[in-house]
Amino acid sequence: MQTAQPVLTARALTKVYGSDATATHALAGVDTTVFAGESLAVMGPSGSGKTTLLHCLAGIVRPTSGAVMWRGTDIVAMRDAQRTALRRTDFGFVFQSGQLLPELPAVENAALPLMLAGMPRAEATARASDVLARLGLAGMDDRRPGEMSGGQAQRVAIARALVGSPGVVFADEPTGALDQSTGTEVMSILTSAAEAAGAALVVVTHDPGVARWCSRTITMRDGRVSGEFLAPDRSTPASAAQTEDAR
Ligand SMILES: Nc1ncnc2c1ncn2[C@@H]1O[C@H](COP(=O)(O)OP(=O)(O)OP(=O)(O)O)[C@@H](O)[C@H]1O
Repeated sequence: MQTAQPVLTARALTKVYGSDATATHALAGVDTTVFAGESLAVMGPSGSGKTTLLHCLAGIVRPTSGAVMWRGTDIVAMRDAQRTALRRTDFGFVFQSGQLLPELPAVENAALPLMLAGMPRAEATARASDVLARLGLAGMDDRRPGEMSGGQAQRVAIARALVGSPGVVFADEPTGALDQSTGTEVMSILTSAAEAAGAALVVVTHDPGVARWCSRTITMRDGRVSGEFLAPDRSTPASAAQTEDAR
């Protein structure tokens, strides 16, 4: 069941790119809440504002108006340096691909957020090594991303997102570069690892098969939230009935 405690709340979010004749209203008034421990999928057609919403919630993009409340503080009103620090300590990120540094071994890629936050290298890599092992990558600390499969590289990215014990992990099309069975495996690991770490998860996806792993789905259309679906059973992917609905 979804925990009722809200951790991240967007209020009346708008985002306009450009101005006048070239203006794009990417977000046209979004109110949404991410609850502690839940996994929330954001679906919708191309251009409906999914990535812009994720970036506004994560403090990567500043909305044109509205507020994003994180544990009682509006991150929109923060200074840039404060927001950057918060992103490092409180949020984790998983993207489609290409997010790992090719010259670094897996353990250093995974340890990066801790080292950027000032943790000594030995301690950071020891912690990262533990997280990699929990994600099924024991013995692969020294492999570089180019020496791993796509699914293994995404697990390193998940380890990096979780290594700092964030409150929320944001994932934008985390399986977009993977084949279907590897994508399923990565979603299984991402949702279970986030839940075990006590982190909420926000996943932007086009794929109903990915959304099925999440406890709740919101749909977007033309910069607004147009619908919401709850997974009937949190412990397993949502039922086939919901899959058919989503299609
Ligand atoms: N940096 C930008 N500058 C100008 N327009 C942008 C920018 N980023 C996004 N847009 C526009 O804002 C709208 C919403 O884009 P967004 O990427 O949030 O949608 P999306 O639902 O994630 O799309 P997709 O599924 O194709 O990734 C689109 O019309 C897009 O062209």
